[in-house]
Amino acid sequence: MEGTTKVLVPVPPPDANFPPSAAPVFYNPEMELNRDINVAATAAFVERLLSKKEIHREEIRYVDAFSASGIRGLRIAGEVGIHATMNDWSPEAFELIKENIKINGLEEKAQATRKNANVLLHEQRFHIVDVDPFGTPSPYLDAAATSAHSMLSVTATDTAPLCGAHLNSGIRKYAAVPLNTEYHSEMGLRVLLGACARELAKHEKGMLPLLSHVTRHYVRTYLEVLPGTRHADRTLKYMGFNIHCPRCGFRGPVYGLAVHIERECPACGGLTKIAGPLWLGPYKEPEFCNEVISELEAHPLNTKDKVRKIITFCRDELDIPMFYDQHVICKELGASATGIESFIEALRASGFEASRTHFSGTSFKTDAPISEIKNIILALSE
Ligand SMILES: C[S@@+](CC[C@H](N)C(=O)[O-])C[C@H]1O[C@@H](n2cnc3c(N)ncnc32)[C@H](O)[C@@H]1O
Ligand SMILES: [Zn+2]
Repeated sequence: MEGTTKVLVPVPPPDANFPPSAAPVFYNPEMELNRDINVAATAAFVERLLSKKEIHREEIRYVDAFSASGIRGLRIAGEVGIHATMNDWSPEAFELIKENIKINGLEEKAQATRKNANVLLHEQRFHIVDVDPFGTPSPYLDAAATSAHSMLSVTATDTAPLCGAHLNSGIRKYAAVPLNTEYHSEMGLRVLLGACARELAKHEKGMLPLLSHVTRHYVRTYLEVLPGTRHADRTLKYMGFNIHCPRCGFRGPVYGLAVHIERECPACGGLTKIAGPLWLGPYKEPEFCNEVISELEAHPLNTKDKVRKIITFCRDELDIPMFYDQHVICKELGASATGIESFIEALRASGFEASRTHFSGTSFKTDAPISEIKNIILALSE
């Protein structure tokens, strides 16, 4: 049982020691938190669609293109009340999805299909397209961008290629050069967002990121799709590169796809490294985060408190590239770390904007230059 949805899943024998991906049909109970966020975020987006008064709830179509047991789509049909198509090319999954639709009495609101996700997404348009595959979504982004009319939700669990740990794999999958730094989780998110922006632009659509979060190996984003060349062109203005100086820790964005980049670090003169093209724009909309938090009250979710905490962090974090890690800078300076809250207070007291982030407990964002950040850390550790 997740939310108010019952789901039959393959139960591994007690002595089995295999990961969910090795089961005949995939089901990972650890992902309940992410599916709870999906219910609240999709519900919030549906309310936005309904407020335009151009469509009725029952007419809104959602596709769970990689459905396995059907759990995502079942929850959307049952707990959000829109029509869901659950697709999986595996015959075992297809049979299980049909059974799960019956068990939940969702025959009117849900349907199962057994196709290659790319075929289905090229054949049919959906208001909301959810791409939650194993590993990388990159082979499906073109079809998903074609199909998505209003919202595109994408999961990536291939964090090593996204974050620069597997450099060449990342370049092949996302046509972007990542950089493995302490802020690799934000780098991965921005590589993924950049890839989505370019795929949507091909289909003359723009995007507005509503909510994005990185929790361990799970990168997830909810993008409002904005049809039209004007939106597509505007979206691409947020693409660019990130320069990073390994010597002093300077980092900074360079906007544009055709750019001239000085190789010298503006802070210390060291040789910088370049990552990109990346999405450099906002990755969440605070108002949408509030709407998701309000939806939590309307849905009986098992992980509600954790969801509220993550979304509140996302809402309140400064939405500029890239975060810093307090402990990394302290170590470099040989300084002792104060509590992250008092450090952020000190940055603010010096006239800078600063916030914690959802990426990690020791991370922070600020518009302070690296030299000022270091001065404040040193002053605090005296
Ligand atoms: C990670 S699981 C999906 C998990 C599911 N979204 C959930 O929340 O539990 C990936 C599923 O995608 C299916 N699959 C993989 N490639 C596919 C493709 N090209 N077309 C359709 N289904 C595919 C697999 O059979 C597998 O069941
Ligand atoms: Zn430098």
